[in-house]
This record gives sequence, structure tokens and C-alpha cells, in this order.
Amino acid sequence: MARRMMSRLGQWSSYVFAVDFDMNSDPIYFALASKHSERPQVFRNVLADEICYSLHVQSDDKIERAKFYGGLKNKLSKELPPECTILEMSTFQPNVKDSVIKGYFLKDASKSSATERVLGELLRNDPVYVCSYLCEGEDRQWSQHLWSNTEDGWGEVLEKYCVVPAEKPEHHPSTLNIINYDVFYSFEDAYKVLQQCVDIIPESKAVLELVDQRLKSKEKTDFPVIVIEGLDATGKTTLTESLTEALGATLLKSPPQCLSPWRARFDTEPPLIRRAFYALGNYLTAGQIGQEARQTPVIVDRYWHSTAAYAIATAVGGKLGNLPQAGSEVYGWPGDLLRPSLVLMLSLSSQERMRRLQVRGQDKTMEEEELEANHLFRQKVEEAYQRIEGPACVTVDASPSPDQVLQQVLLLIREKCHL
Ligand SMILES: Nc1ncnc2c1ncn2[C@@H]1O[C@H](COP(=O)(O)OP(=O)(O)O)[C@@H](O)[C@H]1O
Ligand SMILES: Nc1ccn([C@@H]2O[C@H](COP(=O)(O)OP(=O)(O)O)[C@@H](O)[C@H]2O)c(=O)n1
Repeated sequence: MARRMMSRLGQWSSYVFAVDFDMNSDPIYFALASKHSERPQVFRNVLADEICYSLHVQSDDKIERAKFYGGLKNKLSKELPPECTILEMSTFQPNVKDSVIKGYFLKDASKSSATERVLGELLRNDPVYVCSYLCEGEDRQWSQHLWSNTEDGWGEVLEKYCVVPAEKPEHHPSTLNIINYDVFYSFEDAYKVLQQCVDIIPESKAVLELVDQRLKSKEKTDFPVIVIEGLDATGKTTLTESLTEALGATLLKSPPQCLSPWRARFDTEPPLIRRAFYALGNYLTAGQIGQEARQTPVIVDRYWHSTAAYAIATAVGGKLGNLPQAGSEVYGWPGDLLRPSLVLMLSLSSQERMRRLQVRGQDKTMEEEELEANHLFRQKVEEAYQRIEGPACVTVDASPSPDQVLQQVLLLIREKCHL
């Protein structure tokens, strides 16, 4: 095991580390070197004399890595002393796609041995790299020690590096592993993930069986296909129902009804697996759309835009500006997924959306902090919605009365789809 870690470590000196100390600011970027740099100390404003650690999952298996990383946060939160802060961390090669190894950075102010005990146990039993960080010497510079894992837990220090500041990369690290981790751009890529899960998530088998029986859709439909998108409580259900009636259309949704027995199960899975499930849902819905659009117009409540926008917004940490730029390949439409004729996104101010959620009896107990984090998340979802192409969505003001929204949308449909 130690040898394998060493071989990866050889590359590690070309990696940059990013720690998210504050979600509203840039991460702190640092690299490893054999000598300290002249530049100011890396953790100057965020760390005092705490002992710090970092943990990275070491596995070449994508599913194992995703499962273990998801569970690790819960385990750490439960077992570490409360004075130990758990921060998200990425190790990556700047601007190199698929190079991110996700991990956690621990800022330990507990002055107890409990943290070392928990980490020693992880080292002994689990596929992790553990590093400790110490602030030493007269010039108070930080260094990183990489520990080997032995049967006793903490083994020996394999490598010792000086921690030096690194440049902010052009692309935020959380954007580097979106493709085929958070968003899937072909049926096959999503299908493969669920196939690999069959042993650990038995429900995957039933989902794959349904997907195997899906209807294949033609590229072109006889009748228009109109997708309604938007955040929760923007009025999608209300509008899709009235539109369906007004146009004599068929109403479908993604994920389709036939996946509902498994949705809650896959919602508890890490993004890789959860997103693959929703991606497959779109292909099932596409089959139904192809069938129905032979006879009537089709209205679809959420489709690809929801899958991609939520996945991207969740994957991309921190500020709105961290999203991949407009025109990036992550906003492209999967080549093998039926394209609708028109996509409309319902947009509402956050005050009106909160009011509607409250009328519906939800979100009443949300803490201020959570609201703030959610505000940032919603902004990212809406921005991602607007950047997705092929077809791009048309934004509709959803604040007027239900009937006014319907009339406005009917006008748009007549104009764009000649209905
Ligand atoms: N145009 C509108 N004006 C005022 N309230 C609305 C409007 N559209 C929907 N609502 C109400 O807002 C809530 C959320 O609407 P809903 O259609 O369930 O949204 P979604 O399907 O997007 O979650 C419901 O209580 C609904 O009655
Ligand atoms: N086509 C879809 C639909 C939903 N989703 C996911 O499902 C969540 C939204 O579902 P929801 O149940 O809140 O939707 P509504 O109740 O607002 O219609 C989002 O977090 C998306 O991640 C998806 O990925 N793809």
C-alpha cells in the first residue's frame, strides 16, 4: 500500500490544493515545494496555531471513491471533537480536466487526542491519504507531512513538503470534474454508472431493466414538444396543467412516473450515482415524448435543463463567478437525447418564490444561514439554466396571476412553434 501511495505522490508535487475557508471568497490555493517561498505565509488570515489535517480518498474506482467520499463527511462530523472544523478541499492539476481528487481539510482546535485517534482508525481501515500540517520554526511557515497507513494506523511520515502559496487557476477546481461525474452527455455514460452499482445498490437492476425496455425516439417529432423549467414553486405544475388543457396536449415529466419507486433511494446517493439516475430518467421520458408527439403536442415538466443545471450548480462550489463560462462544453445538449421544440424557464423573485413556498407549507423553518446558502445555490441554478444550449431556454416572468402567465406562454408558443 505504501508503495502505491508513493507512486501517486511522485505526481503530487505538480498538484495544487484548494481549501474553502469561506464560501463567499476564493479558496486558499497552495502547492508543495522542497523550500519555503518568500511570499507571505499561506494561511496567514485563516489559521493560527491549530493543528490541521487533510484527507483524500485513494481509490482508482470512481464509484468507490464517490461512495466513500460521501460517507466520510458524516463519519467525520459524528466522530471528531466539535472543535474540529471540516472544510472542503480539492487537490488538482490547474485547468486539467478530470484531475480533481476531493478531500477534507480539518482545522483542529480541540487540543485533544481524539482527532488523531479517529484519523488513525481511518488510516488503518479505509482508502484514504492523511496529511498533517504544522506551523513551525521562527518564520512560522507551514509544512505538510504525508502519513503511511499501516496496521497500527499512523505509520511513518512518507514525505515532508513545504507549503507554498499557489496562483488562483483560471478555472475553479470544482468545474474540472463535471463531465461524467455530475453531468452525462450520452445514454451510455449514464447507463455504465448504474451498471457498476448493481452489486452495491440492488435497486439499480430494476432501473436498468426499465431503461432497457425504453421506447426509442426519432430525432424529429410530428407535434411540438414544450418543456417548462424553473426552480421549485415557480408555478410549473400549475402552468403545465393549464397548458395541457388549453392545447389539448399530453403532459409528461422527467423523471417519469415509472421511476418514482426508486427516486428517494437514489436521492440519498452521492452525485455521481444520483445524477446518472436522473440522466437515465430523461431518456425514458424522451421515449414517451416520441410516442405521444405523434398524436398531440407534448408538455414536459422538467427535462434536461433541470438535470444539468442542478447538477452543475451543486457541483460548483462558492460564488456565482465560479460557474464555467457561457459557451463551455458543460452547457451542451447530449447528442443522443431528443431535443424539444421550445424550453421555457419560469422566473420569480426570491421573495415571491418564498411566499409561494410558504403558502404551500414548506421552508418555514429554514435557518437564516441556510437561506443565504440556498440563495447562492438558486442563483447558480438559474444562471446555469440560462447558459444551457441546444435548445436554449426562454425566460418567462412567472409573477403575474396564473391566467396571465398562461396567456403569455400561449403567445410565445404560437409565435415559436406556430401552434
Ligand atoms: N402565477 C401564480 N401566481 C400565484 N401563485 C401561483 C402561481 N402559480 C402557482 N402558484 C402557487 O404557487 C405554489 C407553487 O406552484 P406549483 O405550480 O406547485 O410550482 P412548482 O410545480 O414549480 O413547484 C402553489 O401553491 C400554486 O398554487
Ligand atoms: N429532469 C430532472 C428533474 C429533476 N431533477 C432533480 O430533481 C430535483 C428537483 O426535483 P423536485 O422534486 O424538487 O421538483 P419539483 O417538485 O419542483 O418539480 C433537482 O434537485 C434536480 O436535481 C433532475 O436532475 N432532472
